[in-house]
Parts: sequence; C-alpha cells; structure tokens
Amino acid sequence: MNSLVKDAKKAGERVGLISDTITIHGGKPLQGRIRVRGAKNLATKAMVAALLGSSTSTLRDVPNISDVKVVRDLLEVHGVIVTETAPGVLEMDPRNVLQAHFAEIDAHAGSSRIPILFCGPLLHKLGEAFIPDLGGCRIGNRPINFHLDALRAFGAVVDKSYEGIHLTAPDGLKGANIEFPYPSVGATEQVLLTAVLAKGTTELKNAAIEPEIMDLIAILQKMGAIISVEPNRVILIEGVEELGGYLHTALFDRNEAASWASAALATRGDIFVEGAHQIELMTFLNVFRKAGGAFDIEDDGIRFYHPGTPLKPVNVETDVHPGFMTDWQQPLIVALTQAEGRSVVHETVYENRLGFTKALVEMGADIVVHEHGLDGDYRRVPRRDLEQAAVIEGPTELRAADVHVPDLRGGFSYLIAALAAEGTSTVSNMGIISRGYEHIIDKLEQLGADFTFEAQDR
Ligand SMILES: CC(=O)N[C@H]1[C@@H](OP(=O)(O)OP(=O)(O)OC[C@H]2O[C@@H](n3ccc(=O)[nH]c3=O)[C@H](O)[C@@H]2O)O[C@H](CO)[C@@H](O)[C@@H]1O
Ligand SMILES: C=C(OP(=O)(O)O)C(=O)O
Repeated sequence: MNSLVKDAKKAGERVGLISDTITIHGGKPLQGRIRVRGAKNLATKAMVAALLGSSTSTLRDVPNISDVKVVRDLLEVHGVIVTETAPGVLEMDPRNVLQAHFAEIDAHAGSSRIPILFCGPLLHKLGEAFIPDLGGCRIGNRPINFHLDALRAFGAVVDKSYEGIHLTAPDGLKGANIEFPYPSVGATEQVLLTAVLAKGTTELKNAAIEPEIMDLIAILQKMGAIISVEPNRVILIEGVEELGGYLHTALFDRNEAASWASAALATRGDIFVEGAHQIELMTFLNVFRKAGGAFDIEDDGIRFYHPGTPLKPVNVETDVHPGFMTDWQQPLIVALTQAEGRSVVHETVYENRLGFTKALVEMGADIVVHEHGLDGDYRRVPRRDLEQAAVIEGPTELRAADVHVPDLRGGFSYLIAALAAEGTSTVSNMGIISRGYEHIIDKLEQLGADFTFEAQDR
C-alpha cells in the first residue's frame, strides 16, 4: 500500500466513509437540494486560531471532513479539549496547552497542510513547535519557504536537522515587515496567526485576500486582535498581549458549492446548493454564466442548472482572489467537455494541476495539456513560469471507465464525469474526496444519482 493510498484510506476511515470504491451508473442528471457547511479552507484554520486564546472558542457549521478530524486530533495532542456540543459545533478549550508532544504529532504527518499553521500559536504558547511532513493535494511542489522566512522574520529559529522541522523562539516573537513574492494563502494565514500575539506591529505586503482569510481575520478580531486590511494587498497587525475565545459560524465552502454547480452543468442537472452566497462566488458565477450555465440566487442558497441550451466554450485563467480559483477548474473542465467549441483553462497557481485530465481523455474527452502554458490574445493574469494550459474541444460524449482518484478536486471531477457518462464506471480511492466534501454518498443519493458502493480491503 503506497503512502497516498494509506492517507486516503485513513482519511476515509476517520470520517466513517466505509466505501473506498463507488460504482456509478451514469447518464442521469443530478437533481435536488444539498447543503454546504463551513469551508475546509476556513474551519481548519479557525480551529488553529482557538489555540491562541486564553478561553474557550466555539465554531459552528464545522464540516464532517477528514481535514477537520486531523486538526482536531492535533489540537488534542497539544492539550486542547475539543467537544462536539451539537452536530457541526466544536467547542475548543485551550487552557491546558502544556507541551508539544512531538512523537504523536508525527503520526499526523502527510495528512493535511494545516500542521504548519500551528507554528506561531505553539511558539507563543510553548516556545517551540514541530512541523511534520505536510500532506494536502499533490498538485505541485508546494514549498513552505514563505512560511519559514516569515517565521524567521518574527524571530523564530528554524532547525531542519529533524525529520520534519523544529522551531524555537529564544527571544520571543516580534512584529516584522514582510513582503511575499506571491500572495500565498497559507503563508498569509501563518503571518496572521503569528503576528496577533507578537510584540509590536507587523506589516505584510502582497498578502492573499481570499474570503477565507477575511473570515479568519474576523475571528481573530472577535478574539481581541487588531488587524487592518489596507489597499493593495497590505495587512497591518498590531500585536496584543492576550487573546480571548470566539463564537463564530464558519464561512460556507465556496469550493464545494462551485463543484456542485459544475456537476449540475456537466450532467444537464439542476442543483440547489443551500448555504452558498453570491459575493464569494462572484467570479465563478460570471464564468458559469459565460459557459451557458444558469443560476438563481436566493437568500438561503443558489440554484445552479443547465438551461437546456448548448453550453459555450470559455477562456479561464486561474488566479489568487478575486480571480478564478484554482480549486474550481477541475470540475468545470468536465462541464466544458460538453460545450460547443474550444475552451482554454490556464492554470497559473500550481505547476502540476492538470494531470487529472488524462483519465478524462480515456473517458472520451478531447483535452490537450500544454505543460508550459499557452499565450492568449488577452491576459488578465501576468504570465508565470510554472503555468500550464488545457485546451478542451467539445462537445464530446463521455464513456464509462474505471478511474482512481488522484487528489481532492481531480477526484470530484472524476465523479462528475462518471455521473455524466452513459454506462457503468467505478471511481476508486474515494477516501481522498472525504478530505474536503462531507457526506458525499448521502449527497449523491439526495441528488438522485444511481450508484452502489463497496468497502475495499487493501
Ligand atoms: C488548506 C487550504 O487553504 N488550501 C488552499 C490554499 O493552499 P495553500 O495555502 O497551500 O496555497 P498557497 O496560496 O500557499 O500557494 C499558492 C502558490 O504559492 C506557492 N508557495 C506557497 C507557499 C510558500 O511558502 N512558497 C510558495 O512558493 C505555492 O507553491 C503555489 O504555487 O490556497 C490554495 C490557492 O488558493 C488552494 O488551492 C488550496 O485549496
Ligand atoms: C488543494 C486543495 O487543498 P489542500 O491545500 O488542503 O491540499 C484543495 O482544496 O483543492
């Protein structure tokens, strides 16, 4: 069993997903209503923030996904008492944070990318921190140099002679002037979670400003932090002596909402995504509309549907917020295989995020990946060395196939492709999908998908 499969299996077991392989009888539109709860990319960071407080924090709308379970386990390893007081409501009491149990932390290596965000809070609380090997989707190199450079700027000493990384702060952490070469989401969160309790003021230039980061800032403000978001990607943080707890309802998962929207389009379906909001999806909604998708915005969610008229090709460049998010392109590409004409998706955030299209080609899609990107007549996003492009010619009929989930979003796109294709497909390695999509089996049932699933013993 390789480590990727092990991670996936562990992930599936953690959230009680018994099945590892799903058998789908496709060709039927997905129709119905599902609800999205808190974002994977916010809830997990909000849980880390609880570590900074001197009293209990309560987070509502926490999704039942394996990444949340990983962070919960890590908090518990550090002495935080975590209680689920109601479904999706986590109470986190950090008053007993005593020591970093390095051996136990290591057991979580390779599970998610969140452990690196424990550095600042642990350095403040304990004077040391340990980062195991990080997990998350294998979609590029995913270096952590911005994180480590920022931590050093605060005064941390980084020792890489361990399997993993050991950090100490012999003189405490002090505010710093930091400028990122690229607006990294995780590194911005690293700075926020470290600067709030550092002595003095921190100025972060070229910060990421994703909605999940704004929600994290809102949480930190509730805890007593002083953070101002200035024009031009500058964030100022005035360090405070102490932070309290928070009560917060997590921002909805816009990536899950966008995934179901693409599923509606690809399967000629009609899905009401309860909990989805317009503002955080504005860029996605523009592209969805240009591709021929229809949507109705209601107070309690958004209805996404195929209007029955032919889908249209689009040109998309993934980007940092407020651009088109990289996590949206994989499910959308499946829908674009049904559009009439040539679409181009330029992936500019990660260097290896189009490999998943290979299986779609085996299913009948006409997709050519240009490993070094493609120039277009008009560019909104400046060209990056690492970018790649996928050219999708449509419409093509999708054929059933047996596919193996490579990563979270690629995996969801395989599910959609299998649901859209006539015939019987199997999608294996489903555990990875449970990293970021809660109750996936229940939701497919709610949407009328025709499938069976089975447990696999590897
Ligand atoms: C848990 C979480 O929130 N994951 C999201 C987060 O990932 P994550 O926070 O890991 O992504 P980043 O924004 O940090 O990465 C963006 C780019 O910056 C580069 N980089 C990043 C850090 C660093 O130290 N050095 C460096 O070079 C990365 O290799 C990548 O090319 O934002 C991504 C971009 O919106 C999303 O796809 C992920 O879903
Ligand atoms: C890339 C993703 O997540 P992570 O950063 O957790 O691997 C994602 O959610 O698509």
